Amino acid sequence: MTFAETSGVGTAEAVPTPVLAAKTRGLRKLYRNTVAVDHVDLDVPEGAVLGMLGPNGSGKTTTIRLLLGLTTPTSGEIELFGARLPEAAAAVLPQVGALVEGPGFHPFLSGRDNLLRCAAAEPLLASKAIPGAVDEALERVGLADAANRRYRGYSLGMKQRMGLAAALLVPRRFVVLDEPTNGLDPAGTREVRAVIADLHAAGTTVLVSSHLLSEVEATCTHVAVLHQGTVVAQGELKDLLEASNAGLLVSTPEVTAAVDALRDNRIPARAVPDGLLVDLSASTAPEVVATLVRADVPVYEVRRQRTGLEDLFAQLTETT
Ligand SMILES: Nc1ncnc2c1ncn2[C@@H]1O[C@H](COP(=O)(O)OP(=O)(O)OP(=O)(O)O)[C@@H](O)[C@H]1O
Repeated sequence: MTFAETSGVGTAEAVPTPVLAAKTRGLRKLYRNTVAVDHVDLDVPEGAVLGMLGPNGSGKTTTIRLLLGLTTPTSGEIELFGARLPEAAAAVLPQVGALVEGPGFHPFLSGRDNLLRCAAAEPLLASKAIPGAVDEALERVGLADAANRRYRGYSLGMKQRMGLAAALLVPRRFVVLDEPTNGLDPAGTREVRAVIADLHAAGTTVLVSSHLLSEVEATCTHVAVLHQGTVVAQGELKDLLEASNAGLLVSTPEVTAAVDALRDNRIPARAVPDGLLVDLSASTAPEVVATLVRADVPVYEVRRQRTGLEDLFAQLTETT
């Protein structure tokens, strides 16, 4: 049933298309002879926390830099909130907060003074609101106590937090974080996760790149997997995990009889420590259960094997 049918509005208004915070089509970036990204069609739905995953050199940072207008595409289209870059850059980029590699902070200024300089360059921040915004951002990333120390003496983790604080100086519609937990200890990592969760709860769209698959699984609603400069899978995390689940675990004391009965019906299965693992690529869970019941095999438990994002990631990126 469509939106139009359920709401009673005319079909002319039809099904609502989801608003995209960011959209790219046919994005390509060449550095001399190196193809950094190619054919990148990325959708970042508004309100999502999208994890961008990919091995080293797969094009994550290049895609992020293109989205932020920090580099120009060789070809292809980029839209932020429906507005085309580079034409709409001045209008939309102030609504986008970013943590990207190598933020340019001044080594001899304190953390607070650096952020005061960043805040002064924010078009959406009134002068009188600057000191409060800086203190709030420092507090949010756990740097309030070190705010008056020189940036030069900060640890890698503290420098990373400074970048995050700069991204959070004003309320943003869209926050883009390139490897935000790089250099952070477990406590810092938890704090970054909490910041992402707060942003998500406030309705902010977040794009976060990470090589920590478990982290993406824990913090993201959506995922895009990059491999050799192109997007090889994207969508809601739960859908991608579902699609990667090809196995059914069956618990039974009669493993041999069960495997034989399934193989007689051309359903591949093999014994595993807790029973048998059935390959679902050519059948469905109800068919498997019905086959076993017809063969008088006692079935104690049936559950889907969860492969986890790590397995999905390996499946998608190990084929070259
Ligand atoms: N400024 C540049 N000049 C030349 N080549 C570049 C430049 N930036 C990126 N590349 C190349 O483009 C490809 C994609 O790099 P990119 O940094 O986007 O990948 P990544 O997925 O972010 O990698 P990592 O996880 O290692 O940061 C790589 O082959 C890289 O060497």
